Amino acid sequence: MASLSRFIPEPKTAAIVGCPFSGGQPKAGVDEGPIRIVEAGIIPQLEDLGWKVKFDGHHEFENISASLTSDPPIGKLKNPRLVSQVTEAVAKAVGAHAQNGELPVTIGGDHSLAMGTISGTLSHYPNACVVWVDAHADINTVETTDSGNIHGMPVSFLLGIGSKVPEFSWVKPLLKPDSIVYIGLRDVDAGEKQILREHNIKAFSMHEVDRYGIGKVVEMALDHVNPKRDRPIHLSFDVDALDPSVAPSTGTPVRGGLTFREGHYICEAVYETGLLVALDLMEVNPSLKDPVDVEQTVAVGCSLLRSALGETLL
Ligand SMILES: NC(=[NH2+])NCCC[C@H](N)C(=O)O
Ligand SMILES: [Mn+2]
Ligand SMILES: [Mn+2]
Repeated sequence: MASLSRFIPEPKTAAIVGCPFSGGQPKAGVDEGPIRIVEAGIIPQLEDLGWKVKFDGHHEFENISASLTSDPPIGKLKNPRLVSQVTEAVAKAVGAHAQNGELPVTIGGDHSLAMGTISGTLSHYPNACVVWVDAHADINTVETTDSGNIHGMPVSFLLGIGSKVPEFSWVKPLLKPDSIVYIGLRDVDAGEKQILREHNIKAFSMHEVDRYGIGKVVEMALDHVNPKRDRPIHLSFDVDALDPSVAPSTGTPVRGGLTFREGHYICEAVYETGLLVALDLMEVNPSLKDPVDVEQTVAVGCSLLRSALGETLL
């Protein structure tokens, strides 16, 4: 595997960024996701794949929440100051790991965290592209969001579309619409569909996965954001991209999702490019289902991470 990860120097080091955070959405428990995934043994599992793994404990966001005496909505946006400060801290952590030549593996927590992870990646790799695997587009703006849950909005902040919220002024619009590609979409709000069209953002929904098969879809997705296969890749994987029969324990499950193999294939194919520089696994919520479903979801989360970091079938 040594030669495969072009941007990460030897010894290949992965830095686990554990983010027990749920403020981007209303359901308790998603903050337990990273704790369960580490408890399930992700660190020795990655070490078995030949990685040096750094982990100095989960992030503690308590001091941020404690410092906010109140955090009233801004427009419809819920917990805006909390989400902004937490994701800014994550951006700094991810950016520092990238700077150190390490591959940050951010485990959520809700998907608002990607505002931080992708900002961190782009601070060190301005030319990076994003592969966003999700049932949802998470591209609502201040104008289009219905729920006000910021986990449904990080992409619009990264692109700099929609009206600006001063509390989020640290987020630089460093992502270009042609530098992100989606795979797995099937629950996209009307306003989001319009944004995707208007900005010409490439998306492969489950319809395309059915039509072309996952192999072709990943190839087309990479051809779009990375035609010469020379740009660093940030893979942001929302576990709800998988079908709820495969990953039941998540806050916004949507039927008709990726199979176990389709999800893993995406991770394997991205790893094979040798261009992966950052990885997110988001929205594992261990409190939503019975223990068997939770264990299954946590185990799938671990195996997606292993696939993205070089586990092969043979
Ligand atoms: N990261 C997620 N699971 N996002 C779900 C977003 C759902 C919906 N589109 C919203 O904006 O509220
Ligand atoms: Mn989602
Ligand atoms: Mn998401």
